[in-house]
Amino acid sequence: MRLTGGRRHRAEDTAPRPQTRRPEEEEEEELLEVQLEVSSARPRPWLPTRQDFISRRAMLSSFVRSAFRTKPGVCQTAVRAMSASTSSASASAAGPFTSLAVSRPADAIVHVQLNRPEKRNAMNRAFWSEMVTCFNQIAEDSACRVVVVSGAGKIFTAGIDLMDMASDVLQPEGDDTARNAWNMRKIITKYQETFSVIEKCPKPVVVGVHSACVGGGVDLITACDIRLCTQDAWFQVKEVDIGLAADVGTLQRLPKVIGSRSLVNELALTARKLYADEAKSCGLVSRVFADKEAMMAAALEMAGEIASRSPVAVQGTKINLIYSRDHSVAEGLDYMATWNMSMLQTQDVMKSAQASMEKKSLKTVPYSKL
Ligand SMILES: CCC/C=C/C=C/C(=O)SCCNC(=O)CCNC(=O)[C@H](O)C(C)(C)COP(=O)(O)OP(=O)(O)OC[C@H]1O[C@@H](n2cnc3c(N)ncnc32)[C@H](O)[C@@H]1OP(=O)(O)O
Repeated sequence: MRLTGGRRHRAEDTAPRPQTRRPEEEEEEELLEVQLEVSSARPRPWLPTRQDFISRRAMLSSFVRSAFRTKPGVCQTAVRAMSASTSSASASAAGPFTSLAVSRPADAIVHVQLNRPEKRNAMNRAFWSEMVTCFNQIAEDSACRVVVVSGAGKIFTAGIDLMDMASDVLQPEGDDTARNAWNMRKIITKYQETFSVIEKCPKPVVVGVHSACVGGGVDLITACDIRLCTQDAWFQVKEVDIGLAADVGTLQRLPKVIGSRSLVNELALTARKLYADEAKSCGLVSRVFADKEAMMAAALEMAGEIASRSPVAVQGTKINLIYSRDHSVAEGLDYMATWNMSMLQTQDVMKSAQASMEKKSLKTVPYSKL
């Protein structure tokens, strides 16, 4: 009984066999043979059927004071630092990353660490552009199949860097209101891209949150595919506390992540902290761990599992899940059919099915880079 690979096999039945065959041809043939054996032993239908505003110090000071209102000492430091930053030029993000530490803890896995622990991984100018560079590189890196994101030091992130960023965000350039607004729009759009790149990256992104995840941190994690946290984690949609409506993803993605619209509204309108247990019960995270070490071990293990699967299957799954989130079921199915009309033709299906039937670990399957 022939369930798969029929067309090519029939052609091989009738065409004269070449004297010398390429290694790929031999491999394909072996796969077909195994499939045929499998197919005749027992039918398996699943087998291969897959930002004027006022540019004055008072305004900026008030902005920072609001953010740090429970920490007067920090507030003074912030105002001083911000006064200095209003006259400084934008830092270039070119060259090695200064806000991120990127490593390869295992084959096919890239670990992106928010790496300004002394500033609680606050998202400074470098961060906003380095993330884009970093994830665009990852998207193009065929040796990377999955990404793990975490924060170095005491907390995951304190959100936007209030000292480094306010001058950029609150002072768009322009000769009049229209031009200011026009440029503000461009700035906001640019910052939105910092997290949208995570979603646009076809490689799945697993994020591990320990301790605090504030403001921009929530924007970041809602663009990730899998969220884990520690028992001491807390999440805060902090933007209303500093006088703005969250504008780089939280208000758009959080309602798609957690089921209760009422809870989303509550969190975004009150800026109350959401602790680990509630984050789990509402679906913001899928798993909670005793500490960061356990969480990171699990994140890497999970990443290893994902990396061992066919990159064609894994990346197609991410892309179609995101498409489906944003479209009707009918549109999603239509997109899926168009997607798989080509992707089902991958040799990975045969390889995976063979490994499955032989009860071999997928880690042993030599999938080609994608
Ligand atoms: C167009 C872009 C749109 C993006 C919008 C994003 C909006 C947001 O992210 S809103 C949220 C802004 N963040 C905050 O309001 C958090 C402020 N920070 C804190 O509340 C505390 O620092 C925190 C609870 C996170 C941690 O407390 P901890 O006691 O552990 O640390 P601190 O002693 O407070 O801070 C240590 C040093 O880090 C600096 N720092 C902390 N947060 C920020 C920050 N958000 N921006 C800049 N710097 C920050 C703090 O000043 C200390 O530095 P130093 O005095 O030099 O030691």
